[in-house]
Amino acid sequence: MSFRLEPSKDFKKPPGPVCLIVMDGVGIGNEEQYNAWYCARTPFLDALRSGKTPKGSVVLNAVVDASGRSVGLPEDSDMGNSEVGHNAFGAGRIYSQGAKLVNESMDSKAFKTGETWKWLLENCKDGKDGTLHLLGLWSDGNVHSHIKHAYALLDAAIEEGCKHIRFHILLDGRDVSETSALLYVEPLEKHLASLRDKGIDAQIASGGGRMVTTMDRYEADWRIVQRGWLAHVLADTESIRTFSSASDAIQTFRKEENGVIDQFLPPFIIVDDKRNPVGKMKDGDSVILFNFRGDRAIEISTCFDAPEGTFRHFDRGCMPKVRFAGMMQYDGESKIPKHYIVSPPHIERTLGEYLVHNGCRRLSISETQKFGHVTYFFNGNRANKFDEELELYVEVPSSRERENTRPWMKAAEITDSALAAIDEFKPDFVVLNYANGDMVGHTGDYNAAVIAMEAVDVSLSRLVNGIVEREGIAIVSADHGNCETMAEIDKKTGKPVKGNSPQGWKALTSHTTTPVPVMITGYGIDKYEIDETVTWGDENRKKAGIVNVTATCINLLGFEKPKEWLPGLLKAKSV
Ligand SMILES: O=C(O)[C@H](O)COP(=O)(O)O
Ligand SMILES: [Mn+2]
Ligand SMILES: [Mn+2]
Repeated sequence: MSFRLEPSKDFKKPPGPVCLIVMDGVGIGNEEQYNAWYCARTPFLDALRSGKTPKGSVVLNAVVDASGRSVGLPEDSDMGNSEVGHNAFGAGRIYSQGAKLVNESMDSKAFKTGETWKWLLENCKDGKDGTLHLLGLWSDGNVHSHIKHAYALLDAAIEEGCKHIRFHILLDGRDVSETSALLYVEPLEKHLASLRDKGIDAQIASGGGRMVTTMDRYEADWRIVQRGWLAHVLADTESIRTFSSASDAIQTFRKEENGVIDQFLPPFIIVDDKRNPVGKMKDGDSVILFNFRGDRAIEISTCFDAPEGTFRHFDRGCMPKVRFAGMMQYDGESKIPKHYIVSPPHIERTLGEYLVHNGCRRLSISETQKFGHVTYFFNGNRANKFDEELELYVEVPSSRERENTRPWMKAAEITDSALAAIDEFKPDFVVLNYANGDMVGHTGDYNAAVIAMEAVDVSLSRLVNGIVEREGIAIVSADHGNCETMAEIDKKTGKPVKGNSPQGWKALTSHTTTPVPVMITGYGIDKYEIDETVTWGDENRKKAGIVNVTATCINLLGFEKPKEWLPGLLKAKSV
């Protein structure tokens, strides 16, 4: 099938670039005190929402879905996330996402007939005494992983006669309630104890909070991955603290550091009565990383897969010869990891690919924490460029400090670099991500989240005005909600749940199912209007989704949308 796009009958390309600006984690929530956007002073965003920029340009406004089935997740109650959001922005149609594909494989047990499963289990059954290690994010957040998948793997391994099993659990508090670790860990400890009673040697061996242990992304800080390696693989009790159980570790850390939330709990190793680690990995073991999402799984996968002499990020020490597989292949193009249990969605014919085939220049830009979102996720989970000449990918280095201590993050620097790159590289299309609403939202720090939104507003006003001055078009949207809901809300009363935050509520650190804005302004926009009949496919809800933004971009670039994409949000005004 050709990539050639037909010129549009209704839309005309502006002289300047068409720019998709993603405010990460900024939904349109309730007008309440826990909504950091609503409570922040954001005069520019207010103007966009009211239909005119402060300089008088027309703004077209829509509110669209960014969660559940509209982005390929199993249920409408599933909150959105950056992977599915940027996949949707990039692909223009809805793909069954990792969460859904893994659910199906686990439910039907289809994975048990796959080569990878058999290869892993060879080490651990029929007289071989290799241990099966299950490593991953231990919650039901369903963004990176789900405990039900790990339980399914455990059951399947036992069914096949595997006798030695170890869990290496990363504590969440980011996609689920901020101090919920024990809700997931205690049942696991009980279950493993009951297995031990039946003669199966199953235990938790190590763990740690996900933001300081193992789950770094986009190479922001390899020390995080190294800590995980020391805890899970080498069981290095010199550098990592030891405990008799995971729940003991969690409770002790909480006592020692008042107010610490799960994502930041330090790494730990479980030891036996003689103070020996119970789950140090050894030659002939097998390891499964049961996270299905790639961004925070790629680095640790590389640690297992990279041959001797090719790995330069830290000293892997005396590395055991293990068989390693991921739940999915996280980057199909770079083949990371080499072995995987469930095949990932094959996302193709994305906006990025169409652009280069039609001679359009593209700029992707963000700071480190979201850099892969506008490249890897936007390109359908492939990190490499489609075309070296036509594409420019700019990463502004993120700070390694906690985001609530500097909620402005790199918004100003991203804006500077974007405007400079627009002038020098002259892109036809730009995709840019401001990380603030999301990254600060995840800390649960409400006051910082308010400042985050104010920082986004100031940068946005400079960027959007700059785009309009250059006779381009700005499409300002978001990939999912987060900072518009900074408190856990009681489903029955609709009010915040009481808790320990300075505001008196229980902080909400996760994303939400809140719809997001689409605000379009710039060259020639007054000739178009929102097509209210456009939806993402669910007739009952009669709402469009972020997936409809892709065709909007290609239309504004003067092309008819490709057949396989869902329709764009705009139509020419009838005269
Ligand atoms: O990885 C994270 O930081 C969170 O689990 C999800 O946030 P993101 O989907 O916005 O990256
Ligand atoms: Mn996001
Ligand atoms: Mn997020």
